[in-house]
Amino acid sequence: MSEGIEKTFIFKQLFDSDSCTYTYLLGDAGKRECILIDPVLEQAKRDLQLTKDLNLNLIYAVNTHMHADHITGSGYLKCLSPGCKSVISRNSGAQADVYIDEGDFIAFGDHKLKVLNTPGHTNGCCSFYSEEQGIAFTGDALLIRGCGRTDFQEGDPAALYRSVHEKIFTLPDSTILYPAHDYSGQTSTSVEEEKRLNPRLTKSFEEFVHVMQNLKLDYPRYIDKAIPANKVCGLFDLPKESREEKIVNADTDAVGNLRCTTDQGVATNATSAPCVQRCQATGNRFADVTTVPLRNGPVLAEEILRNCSVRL
Ligand SMILES: N[C@@H](CCC(=O)N[C@@H](CSS)C(=O)NCC(=O)O)C(=O)O
Repeated sequence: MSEGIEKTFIFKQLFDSDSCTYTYLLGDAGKRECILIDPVLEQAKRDLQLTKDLNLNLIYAVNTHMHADHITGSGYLKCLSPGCKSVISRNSGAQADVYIDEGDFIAFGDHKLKVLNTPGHTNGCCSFYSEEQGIAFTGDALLIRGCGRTDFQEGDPAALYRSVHEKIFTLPDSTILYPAHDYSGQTSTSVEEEKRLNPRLTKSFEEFVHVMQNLKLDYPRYIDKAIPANKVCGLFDLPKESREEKIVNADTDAVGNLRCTTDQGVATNATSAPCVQRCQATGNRFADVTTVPLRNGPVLAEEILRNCSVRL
């Protein structure tokens, strides 16, 4: 790795104290691109402001999995920062702009993360590894001296044991691990530490399964609203200001697709999947508009201008 590339790597660890979630901002100072891993809805504005302070363009809001304890910030970030795409594992069953799977790379500028499928807490759990930096983001698969629970959302202790032992513990011992949560104030660990000290993952396979089947934890407080919202990567139940966008202009492009500009300066194409999905999620009549033949474009645009406020 050249010294130049090393120096362009930006890394910030952010925290949401309500859900004890870590969000990670990774960026390339040269190419000015960045990603957020596991953004939280309530912190989306904070996180986006940090990308702006650092003069970075947010290209991806990446989810390690479909969370059950908080709503992802990826939907709101897409509204606040057009151009940002939501990312989640194909195995998660959630909707997103970009689906990832084992061996894929998430690239930002000259940097990249390798996707490792690490199911067990949920089917779609992924970890992300940067060989260049010697770091990995383990989501809820491996926590510091702990691991994700396996008692709901297709949780499977046997799968989790294999994921940790075969995908995470086979990374170099020096790899620094960053989890999606910590409940005791710690910030990172390493492969070497967890192989030696993790009270659950140092057990035999059989003991681990037994421990995980008898944790008897309370369900997360926000599970009932978090899972439905995260199935669409946070594209509903958004904060009020993001739902009050009004169309101020609408026209058609060369092939007849409807384009709308809203009072927040957001250009949306009514034929794009996220827009249709947002509209369908809110039951807005604008949901009916999927394609607009060119000859009908101006008429329909006028009607939309008269009648519609897109409720994102
Ligand atoms: N008290 C929190 C939820 C805590 C919790 O269940 N954390 C999950 C990860 S988020 S689904 C977990 O896997 N914990 C592992 C453990 O051993 O505690 C709330 O109410 O939100």
